[in-house]
Amino acid sequence: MAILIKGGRIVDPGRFVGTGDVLIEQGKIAAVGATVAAPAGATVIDAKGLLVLPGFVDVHVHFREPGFEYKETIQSGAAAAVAGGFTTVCCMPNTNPVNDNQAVTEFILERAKQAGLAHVLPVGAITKGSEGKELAEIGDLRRSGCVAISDDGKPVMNSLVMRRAMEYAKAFDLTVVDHCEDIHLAEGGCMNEGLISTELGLPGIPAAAEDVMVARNVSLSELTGARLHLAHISTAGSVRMVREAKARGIAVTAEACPHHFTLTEEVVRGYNTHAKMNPPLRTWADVQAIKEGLRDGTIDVIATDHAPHATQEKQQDFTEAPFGIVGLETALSLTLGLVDEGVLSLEQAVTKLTSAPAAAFGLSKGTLAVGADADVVLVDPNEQWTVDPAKFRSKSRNTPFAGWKVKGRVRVTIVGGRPVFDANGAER
Ligand SMILES: NC(=O)N[C@@H](CC(=O)O)C(=O)O
Ligand SMILES: [Zn+2]
Ligand SMILES: [Zn+2]
Repeated sequence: MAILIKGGRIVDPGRFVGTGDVLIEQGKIAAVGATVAAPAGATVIDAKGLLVLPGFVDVHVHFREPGFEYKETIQSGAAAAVAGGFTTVCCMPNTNPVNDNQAVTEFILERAKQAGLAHVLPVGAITKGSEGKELAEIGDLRRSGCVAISDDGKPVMNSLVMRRAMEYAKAFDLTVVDHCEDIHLAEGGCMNEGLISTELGLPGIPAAAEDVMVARNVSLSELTGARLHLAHISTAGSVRMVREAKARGIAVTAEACPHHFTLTEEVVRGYNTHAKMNPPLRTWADVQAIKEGLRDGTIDVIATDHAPHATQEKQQDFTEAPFGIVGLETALSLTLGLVDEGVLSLEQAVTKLTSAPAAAFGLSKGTLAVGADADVVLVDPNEQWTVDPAKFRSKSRNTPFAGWKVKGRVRVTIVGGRPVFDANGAER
C-alpha cells in the first residue's frame, strides 16, 4: 500500500526541513520533496498545518514484561509509545526474570511482534541478574537482538566489573548505558538532598551520588574506548562533566528526561509520590544546567525513562512508594515546551527525539531518508490539550503532569508504512 503524506511541514533533521510531501511504498520511505506525485491507488493523507517527523526513538523505557504485567505489558507499552509518537523504543532489562539471557530477549521480541505496534528493541543486562557481580553473556545478548547493555534501575558499582563490561561492549560494538548512582551515597534517600528535604523531613539523595559515577564512567570510557551513554542525567555536575568529556573526544552521549527539564524538587512539597523518581527532581539551578546542556548539544538525547507503577504502589508513604513515572504520552508536549521557551529550535528538539538517540545506540532509525523504514509521525504543534491519565494507553497512570494544559499532539503514527495510531479514530 502506498501512502502520500501531502503538504506538511517536514522536519527531517539535517536532511529536509520545509513544506513538502513524503511518499511511502512497501513500508519504506520512497520519496521526500517539495512536491511528490501520488502513484495510482495511493492513500493521500492531508498534512496541511501538521509537522511531518521521523517516528521518535526512545532509548529508555520500562515495559514490565516478563514479571510485572500488572504495571505494563509489551502490548500496552507499545500502544502508549505510538500514541506518543514513538515508533522505536528500547526496553530496559529490569524485568523478572532480568533480561540477561537469550531466552528473555527472544520472548520480548516475540511479544513485540505480536503487539505489532512500535519497534521494541531489548536492552540486555550488563551483569547476571543485574546484581553487579558477574558479567552477563554479552555476545549472546547481542546475537539474539539486544541493542545495548545496561543494569538500569541499578548502577554497576564495581568499577572493575564496569571496565570489563566496556571492554566486551567495545568488542561487540554495543553501547553501555549506565544509571549513574553511588548506592552508598544515595542509600535510604527518596528525594533530592537539600533545604527542601530537610524541611520535609525526608531522607535525601545528594547530587554527588550521580556526579561521582558520571566521573567514573567517563574515565572508564576513556580507558576502554567503549561507547558510553549516560541515562537520565539530572545534575549540573553531570552536565559539566559530559561537556568536558566531549570536548576531550571521549565517546560519551547523554540523555535527559522531560521531568528533569520541566520540574524541580519543589514539586515534592505535598508529598505527592508522582514526584518520586530516580534520579530525583533537582534544584532550579540543575534544571537550568540541563536546559543549557540540551541547548549546546552536551545532552544529545531526550528519553522518557517511562517507568510505570500501579496506583496502589504509588498510594503509599513517600518513603515507601516506588521510584518512577510514566512518560511516553507526555514527552512530545513537554519537549515542544522547550521550543516555545526558546531553549531549543524545533529542528534541535526533533533531533533529540529521533536521529540523536538512534545514533547513540547505532540504530538505523529516526530518519526519513529514502529507503529507511517508513516510521513517521504527524503532529499538530498547536493543539492544546489537558493531560488526563485516565486516557493513557499505558496501563499505569503515575504522572506528575495530570491536569497540565499542554500544547502539541500526535495525530497519526505510522510504523513500517502501516498507520498504527490515528487520533481521529481514537477515543481520547
Ligand atoms: N527511574 C525510576 O525512577 N525507576 C525505574 C528505574 C530506573 O530508571 O532507574 C523503574 O524501573 O521503575
Ligand atoms: Zn535508571
Ligand atoms: Zn530507567
